[in-house]
Amino acid sequence: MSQKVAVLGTGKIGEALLSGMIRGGWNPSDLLVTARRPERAEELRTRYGVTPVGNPEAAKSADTLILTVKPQDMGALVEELAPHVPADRLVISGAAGITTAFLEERLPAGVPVVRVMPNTPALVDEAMSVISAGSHATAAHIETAEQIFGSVGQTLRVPESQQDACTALSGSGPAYFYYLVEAMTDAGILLGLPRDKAHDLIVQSAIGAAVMLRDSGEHPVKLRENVTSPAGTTISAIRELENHGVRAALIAALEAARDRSRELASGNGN
Ligand SMILES: NC(=O)C1=CN([C@@H]2O[C@H](COP(=O)(O)OP(=O)(O)OC[C@H]3O[C@@H](n4cnc5c(N)ncnc54)[C@H](OP(=O)(O)O)[C@@H]3O)[C@@H](O)[C@H]2O)C=CC1
Ligand SMILES: O=C(O)[C@@H]1CCC=N1
Repeated sequence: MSQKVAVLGTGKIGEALLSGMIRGGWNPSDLLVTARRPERAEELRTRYGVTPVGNPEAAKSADTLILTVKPQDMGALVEELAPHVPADRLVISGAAGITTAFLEERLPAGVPVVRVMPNTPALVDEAMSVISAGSHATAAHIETAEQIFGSVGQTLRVPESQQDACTALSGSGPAYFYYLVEAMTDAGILLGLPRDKAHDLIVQSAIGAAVMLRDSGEHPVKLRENVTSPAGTTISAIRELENHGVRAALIAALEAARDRSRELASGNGN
């Protein structure tokens, strides 16, 4: 018998996951979705051939529930779901900050919970998803989460104590690279290049650098040294990055993201 999976709160990350699961071979007839707005539910049905249902029906019908609402909406969603979740359902949360304990306290006793932090490159099957087991989750539950999130990229098991740090690094990580590309494109314009050419130069440089980071087996320091010629252009730029404290800014930025993830643990966003 095929396993049914429901994505509850199918927004940006839920849709990225759903689309990747279908590309990865999941049958749309085994996938249920929930949405707050009827027009959004209809959009998902038309686009993917999946079945929109209400949250209680998803809890009753699917073997695995993937919760992808905002942390601030998680309390209300779980309150609505809890009376309908049988003890053998696997509940996977993809929300920043929300702990497995938060969900276990609100779901019927013994329901297995797994916490996952994916990222938006799920849309191109290049996600990084970090996975942690709650107190009732078995190896089989973790494998189910790996199978689902493995259909949109790489997965890594981490202790839950590292989830907030991983959220800062890989959950939010793509945004930092987009921010850099945006800033470097502005620099290209300052240097007199048309915006579209500056954009193309930076994007291809980013792709080349990313593939080398992944495939060359070299340390990032070595890769940077290979670009940095004596008395050349790159060291002039690096000196300015150091003068402006870019390394320290990145460390502080990721620390702030980690702290915000911890704050979101309460589920009310305050
Ligand atoms: N965006 C990202 O890069 C990543 C996000 N995440 C996590 O994923 C979660 C969602 O983020 P994101 O996709 O960006 O946010 P979105 O707002 O795009 O998605 C959340 C969706 O949940 C819907 N929703 C809210 N409450 C309910 C409910 N009770 N029943 C059904 N649907 C509901 C919202 O409806 P409506 O449209 O009406 O508001 C919305 O469509 C967050 O917890 C975030 O921490 C994790 C990794 C990366
Ligand atoms: O910004 C956020 O809170 C979410 C979680 C990780 C990426 N986006």
